[in-house]
Amino acid sequence: MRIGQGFDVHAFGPGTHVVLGGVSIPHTQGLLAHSDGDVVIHALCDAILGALALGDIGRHFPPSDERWRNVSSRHFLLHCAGLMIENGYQLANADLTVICETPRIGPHAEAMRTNLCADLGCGRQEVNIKATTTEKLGFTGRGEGIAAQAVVLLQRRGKSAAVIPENPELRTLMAELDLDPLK
Ligand SMILES: Nc1ccn([C@@H]2O[C@H](COP(=O)(O)O)[C@@H](O)[C@H]2O)c(=O)n1
Ligand SMILES: C[C@@]1(CO)OP(=O)(O)OP(=O)(O)OC[C@H]1O
Repeated sequence: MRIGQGFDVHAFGPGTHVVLGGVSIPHTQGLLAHSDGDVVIHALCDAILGALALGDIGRHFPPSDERWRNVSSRHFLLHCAGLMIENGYQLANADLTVICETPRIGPHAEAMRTNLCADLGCGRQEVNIKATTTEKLGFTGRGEGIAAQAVVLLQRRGKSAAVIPENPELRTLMAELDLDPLK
C-alpha cells in the first residue's frame, strides 16, 4: 500500500466560470493558471504522484511548457492514472476537500466524481469529494481563490485482479505511452 497527499491553490481572476474536477461551474470570476486551473485535479495528481514517489505535477507538466497552456487538467489526471497502472497499483480510495466560500461545490460534487472515476478507471465508492468554507477567514475566506486537498491510498494490483480501464481516453493514452495494464 502507498499513501499520497496533494494540495493546490489558484487565485481568482477575470472570468465567467471555474473548472473543478473537470466540471465547468458558472461563477463571477475565473481562476488564474497556465492550464485550466483545476485545483481539484491538480491536488489529486500530486497525491497520486506522491504515492508513487514520482515528484509532482510541475515536474511532469512544467508551467514553462506552452503545450499545457489552457489544457484540460483531465489530461494530467489521465497521465497520472496511466503511471499508477504502469507501476502496478490501483486506487484503493481518494478523499478530496475543496476549500472556498464560493462557488458552492455540493451541487456539482457528483458530476466531478463521475469525471474523476472515469479518468482513474475506478468505481464511485473509491472517490469522495467534500467542500468547506474557512468561515470567511484567510485567503479563501476573503474570496481570493480556491484551495484543494487530496489524499489517496494505492494498493498493489495482482495480475489476476488487473483492470483494463473502461475510459477509452485512458486506454488510448496508455497505448501511446506503451503502458501495459496487465504488466
Ligand atoms: N464552497 C462550499 C463550501 C461548503 N459547502 C457545503 O457546505 C457545508 C458547510 O460548510 P462550512 O464551511 O460552513 O462547514 C459543507 O459541509 C459542504 O457540504 C459547499 O457545498 N461548497
Ligand atoms: C498544471 C500546471 C501545468 O503547467 O500549471 P498551472 O495550471 O498553473 O497549475 P499549478 O498547480 O500552478 O502548476 C502545475 C503545472 O504543472
